[in-house]
This record gives sequence, structure tokens and C-alpha cells, in this order.
Amino acid sequence: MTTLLTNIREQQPLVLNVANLVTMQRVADAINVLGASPLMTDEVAEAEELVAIADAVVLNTGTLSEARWPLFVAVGQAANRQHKPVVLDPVAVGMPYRAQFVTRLLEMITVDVIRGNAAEIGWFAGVTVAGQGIDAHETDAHVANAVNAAQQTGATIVQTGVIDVITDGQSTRQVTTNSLLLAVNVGAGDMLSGMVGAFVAVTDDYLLAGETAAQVLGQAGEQATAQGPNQPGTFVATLFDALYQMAQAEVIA
Ligand SMILES: Nc1ncnc2c1ncn2[C@@H]1O[C@H](COP(=O)(O)OP(=O)(O)O)[C@@H](O)[C@H]1O
Ligand SMILES: Cc1ncsc1CCOP(=O)(O)O
Ligand SMILES: [Mg+2]
Repeated sequence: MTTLLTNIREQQPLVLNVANLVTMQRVADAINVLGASPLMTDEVAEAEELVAIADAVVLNTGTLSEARWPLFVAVGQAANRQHKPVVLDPVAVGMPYRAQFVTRLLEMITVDVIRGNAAEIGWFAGVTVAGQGIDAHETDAHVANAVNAAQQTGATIVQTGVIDVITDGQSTRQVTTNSLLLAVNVGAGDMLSGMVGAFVAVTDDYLLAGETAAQVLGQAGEQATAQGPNQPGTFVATLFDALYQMAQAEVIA
């Protein structure tokens, strides 16, 4: 069965990232082990030419700043002009400075997919979901918030948590993998947003792309957690091994 993983391995899409400064190596590695090609940029002068060679763009506001504002706008607008899919990871968007930054950004660019935790996606739905900084403190799936956020923004939503909810505002999918080490791993969400970039680069079905990316990472997380349930350090290496092996097999169990 040809899967999107097959498409990624065959097409080797280039995923351009305006990454955060904390987890960019992890994001690059996650994109790479799938068979796609990561590229990170921090220079507004190269936005147009890099978007031209990209198959998707990922904007991560984890370490945003006024200095980086022109970069986010230039890369996002170039992607819109060149019809390249845009994924937004709105890290800790519930915080006031970040909220106004993302509000301004969405007045300047169109995003196709938003990948965030329940607290971050809740913000787009106008709902406060318990969280602190980069994390969401919830056990509920918050399906309604994800649907509302999709309808408010026009983007496909990939809301991660104890249950991942993927929706375009009309159809809703759920991914119910359970990997606690993934949940506590700093960067797992950023990695997933980068992976979503690789998947939307090879299909126009962003609902399927988001669902597949969440399924692949969730399953790899379960495999890695099983190999070392109390070893968050080893977990990261094992997670990349599992992602690579799944991509090589082009099969999602
Ligand atoms: N409570 C949880 N139980 C199991 N998996 C989780 C839980 N919370 C998040 N995950 C998984 O961890 C990964 C990162 O999601 P999340 O932590 O929500 O993003 P972020 O790191 O941006 O906050 C996703 O694959 C998600 O399915
Ligand atoms: C700790 C931190 N601070 C700014 S970005 C970042 C990483 C967030 O990673 P994730 O959203 O995947 O948990
Ligand atoms: Mg995050």
C-alpha cells in the first residue's frame, strides 16, 4: 500500500523552517529521518529564494522577537505568493506578547495548518485551556476547541494531547497513541510540526497529512517509551531510530 511515507521517501520534499532556537536540531532531524530535506533560515534577505526551492514552510514562534518579525512575514508571504503550504506552530500563544504577534502575523499571511497543544489551539477558539508556558495541562481531548479553531482560522488544526485531534472544521480525526515520554519531551511538538511540513509537501489532503504525521510520531513514541519507560534521554535517540525504521518500511503499523 502506498502511503504518504512512500511519497516522502520518493519525492524528498524540502521543508523550510523558521524554527525556534531551542529545538531546531531536533526538528531538522525529525524531518530528515522521514526522508524529507530540512532547511532552517534566519535571514529575511533569502526568504524569496529559499521558499522557491521549498515544498512546504513551517513557522515556529517558540523564540519569536521583533527582530525576527520581518522574517516571519517575508517567508509566510513568499509561501502564499508561491502557493507553498504553510504550517504554524504557535508556541505559548496564550502569552500576551505572543498573542499579539500571532494576531498581527495572521493579518499578513495565510496559514494552511496550525499544530499546537490544547492550550495553544484553545487560544484560537477563544477558550482558556489550562497550561503553563509551552505546555498544556489537560486530560480532555477538547475536540470542540479544535473544530472551532479550524472554523475561526480557516486552517486545518492538529491539536496534540492525550488524544490528538485533527480537523478542518468539518471532518475530525483522532489519534490515540499513548507515549508519556513523548508528552514530557521538550521539542516533541516542534518535531511534529516539522513532520507535518513534510507530509503537507506531498499531499493536498492536509487532514490526512496531519493525521498521518501524528500517527507516525505517536507510534514511534510508543515504541521508544516501551524500550526505556524511565529514560527520557535514551528515549530521544530511540525515538529517532523508530521514526527512521518506520519511514524505511514505508508502513504505519
Ligand atoms: N498526555 C499525553 N499523553 C500522551 N501523549 C501526549 C500527551 N500530551 C502530548 N502527547 C504527545 O506528545 C507529542 C507532542 O505534543 P504536545 O506535548 O501536545 O505538543 P507541545 O510540545 O507543542 O506542547 C504529540 O505526539 C502528542 O500526541
Ligand atoms: C522551551 C521552549 N522555549 C521556547 S520554544 C521551546 C521549545 C518548545 O518545544 P515544544 O513546543 O515542542 O514543547
Ligand atoms: Mg509546542
